[in-house]
Amino acid sequence: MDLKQYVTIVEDWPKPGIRFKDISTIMDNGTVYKYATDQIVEFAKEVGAEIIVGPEARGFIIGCPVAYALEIGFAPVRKEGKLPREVIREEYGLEYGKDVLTMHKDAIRPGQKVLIVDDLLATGGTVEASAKMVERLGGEVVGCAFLIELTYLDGRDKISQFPIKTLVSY
Ligand SMILES: O=P(O)(O)OC[C@H]1O[C@H](OP(=O)(O)OP(=O)(O)O)[C@H](O)[C@@H]1O
Ligand SMILES: Nc1ncnc2[nH]cnc12
Repeated sequence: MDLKQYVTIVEDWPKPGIRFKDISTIMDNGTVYKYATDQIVEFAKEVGAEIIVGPEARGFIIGCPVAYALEIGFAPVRKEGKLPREVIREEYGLEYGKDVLTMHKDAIRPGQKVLIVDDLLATGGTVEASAKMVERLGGEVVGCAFLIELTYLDGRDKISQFPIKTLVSY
């Protein structure tokens, strides 16, 4: 299946000059959504993931079905002020702004093998901040998986120490 034909490109959103890659046209088609999820599930098995970590909000959409399929847990990375218990935080930049990400302090067990899953790798700021928090909590990042990679932003340079899986490239 050519997943690229299901990605919708929206010009000048959320800011002028950004070509937004919209995955809602993958998710709203059950066959396509399952096909994309299954490929990340296979990668998660290869790298021996014991828990999935996914950043808000689109990382939940892709990461949760992977965790469900493997009967493993899912730990959310959330924007500041959203998680109710004690958190650790990392500042990060992305293609169209900057922000703060957080994780619960007890989200990951020491030594636990973590696959970070998100819809899209752009500058790599989000996944880099997520990986830093996983490592600060004592987890081992065994890979990072994305539906889409924007290769022209060189995000993979920020996570070159980890195995990387992407399904569609621009
Ligand atoms: O590689 P980066 O430059 O960090 O960009 C990629 C991130 O940007 C988007 O999330 P966004 O922060 O827009 O949040 P959303 O999923 O809540 O829309 C996307 O879902 C990734 O998480
Ligand atoms: N161009 C883009 N399209 C969709 N999500 C993004 N996140 C960061 N850059 C993006």
